Amino acid sequence: MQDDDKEPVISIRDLKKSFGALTVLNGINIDIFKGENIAVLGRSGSGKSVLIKIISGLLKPDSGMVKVLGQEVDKISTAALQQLRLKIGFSFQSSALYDSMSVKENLAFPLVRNRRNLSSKEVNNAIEAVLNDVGLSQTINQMPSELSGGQKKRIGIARTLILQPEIMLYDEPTSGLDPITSIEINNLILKVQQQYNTSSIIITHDLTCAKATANRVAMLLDGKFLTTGSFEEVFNTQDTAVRTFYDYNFIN
Ligand SMILES: Nc1ncnc2c1ncn2[C@@H]1O[C@H](COP(=O)(O)OP(=O)(O)OP(=O)(O)O)[C@@H](O)[C@H]1O
Repeated sequence: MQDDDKEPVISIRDLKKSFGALTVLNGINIDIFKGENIAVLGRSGSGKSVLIKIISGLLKPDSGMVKVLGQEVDKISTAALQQLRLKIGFSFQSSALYDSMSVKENLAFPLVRNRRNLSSKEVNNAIEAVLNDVGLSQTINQMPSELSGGQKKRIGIARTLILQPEIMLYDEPTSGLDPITSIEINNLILKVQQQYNTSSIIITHDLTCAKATANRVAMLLDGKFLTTGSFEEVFNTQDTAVRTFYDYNFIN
């Protein structure tokens, strides 16, 4: 392993964030390495989305260090942050497709905007390649309204992959999907990790998703990572807070 590979892709130290009197993050520490998938688990409102918004520079931390690909996201210029964001794929809970654009136009949009030097043939080739990767080549001329929930998620992921990101942030990738479609999305997350060699944070309530996709799991409670480790390490614990989350999520 080269020294470069040992440098974390994301490094967070003592990160704190409050909104008025509400303390959401209260000392987050974690290193995420190249090619690693981390699932962040936590109850609703525990700050999971705030965490990935801070990582992608959409929100500023109150204190602490957040380094992404070697740069402190809250300390760099707006231009540098824009460049950095191109290396971060954000898969939104809602898929966030443009309803008035076809699948092809949705996929072309980030490329045409951010890679102005590409010919239309190169854009078309990139669209075909990424659609093939997510297994939806046949939808190229369809409108988002004609797609199922799972297909929308896949196209949303394809739209971030088309810029060849180094980091993927998935916000509740399986929410609202049936179990079979959820398994397909889990498999796609694993495929993306292997094929694109991305480092990913997967925010989820879905323990099956965490178990299937993550190399490590981090449990967010009271603004801190209560525990991190493999899925088995985190859940083979007698810690009441972790067990409550685990039992609740399997019952429901
Ligand atoms: N911009 C904001 N201004 C004020 N409060 C905010 C803001 N963003 C988030 N919060 C608050 O921070 C807390 C954590 O929100 P967050 O969206 O990170 O939760 P979450 O863990 O992602 O929850 P869920 O699983 O329900 O999506 C919530 O109480 C929320 O109301």
